[in-house]
Amino acid sequence: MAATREDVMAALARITLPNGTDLAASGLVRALGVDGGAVRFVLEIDPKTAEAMKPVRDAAEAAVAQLPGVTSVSAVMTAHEAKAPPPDLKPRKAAAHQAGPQALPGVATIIAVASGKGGVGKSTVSANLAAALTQQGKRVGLLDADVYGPSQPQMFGVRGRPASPDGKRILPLKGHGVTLMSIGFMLPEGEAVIWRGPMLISALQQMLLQVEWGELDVLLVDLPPGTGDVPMTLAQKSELKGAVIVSTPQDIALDDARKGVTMFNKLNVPVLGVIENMSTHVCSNCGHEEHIFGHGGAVREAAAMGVPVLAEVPLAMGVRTAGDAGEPVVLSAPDSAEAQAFNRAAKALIDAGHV
Ligand SMILES: Nc1ncnc2c1ncn2[C@@H]1O[C@H](COP(=O)(O)OP(=O)(O)OP(=O)(O)O)[C@@H](O)[C@H]1O
Repeated sequence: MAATREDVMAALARITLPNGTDLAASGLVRALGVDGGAVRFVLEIDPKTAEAMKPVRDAAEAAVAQLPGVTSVSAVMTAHEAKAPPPDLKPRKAAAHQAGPQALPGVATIIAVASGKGGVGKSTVSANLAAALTQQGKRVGLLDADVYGPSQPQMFGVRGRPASPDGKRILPLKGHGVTLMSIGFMLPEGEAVIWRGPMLISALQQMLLQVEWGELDVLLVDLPPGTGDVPMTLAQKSELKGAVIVSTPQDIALDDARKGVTMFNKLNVPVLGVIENMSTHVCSNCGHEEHIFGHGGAVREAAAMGVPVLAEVPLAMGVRTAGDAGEPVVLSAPDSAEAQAFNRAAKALIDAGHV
């Protein structure tokens, strides 16, 4: 059995720092990644304590190495000043932006997950699609660019601040095997983002370009709803393979989805497919099926637009509770109808050669 993040933190809690606190509680452990038997983390220390911390690092590595299932441990000490800035995501002037689409080193494909309207489940779909693609053997990153309501830290149960060894490069976090970056990791909990226009664009570019994504088969980008600056910038500044549009079957959501498709068409970004979310509701007590938001609308709309329907995801309590609990339903209830729907969407993207 592989060790979990909790096992690693429990082992680190047994290590005592020179000042008497335990390492897990000290807040120095950052960017903890557990990938099968490989464990890596960063100790973010004040350089003045570097010598004193070396034995702590060695003890931490030794303690984690002893956990059952752990095959390798890498603990890296960062050495920036105690007051060194966190990753520099401050808004910059638009003039500083680089022109033209850029490839991300090591990232084979970038796919946006978009919706015309808020609240249709775009973040839930992004999280489950990421988890499903990972389950199907792909190396997946997820950039939560929903600057108005970043929810991926919650959906993956990942907290903390990504480490930045030099104040520029940002080391992403990992959750359920997915490499994760979210504007939510950079903000004090509960704080709203009030950036606008050029600031948003700058934040997005920095998250794309400064994060060390590593080798990925696909980077999914969970966009904010609508057709604002962020989707436009992503389409213009990155080599975007295409967009997946999420909609409920409701007419109003479909109207907005159509606007999203029109925007991507104008930007010459192919729409790879539509996911109809909150499709049929099956009563968990009696099995009765209801179409709370209507039925088949997204399928009709997709046919009219000439794009495939990747999946119809039922409206199911388990989808929400799994998201709230920090483990996408694809992982927490893999046999459920809703998990199967997400798996079908992931497979459709792979079969079509998009990932
Ligand atoms: N298929 C589903 N069944 C049940 N609940 C769902 C389903 N999809 C999403 N939800 C729930 O609906 C709410 C909104 O979902 P989510 O945050 O993913 O939407 P969103 O489109 O990303 O919203 P926004 O971009 O406006 O923040 C969440 O509470 C989520 O758990």
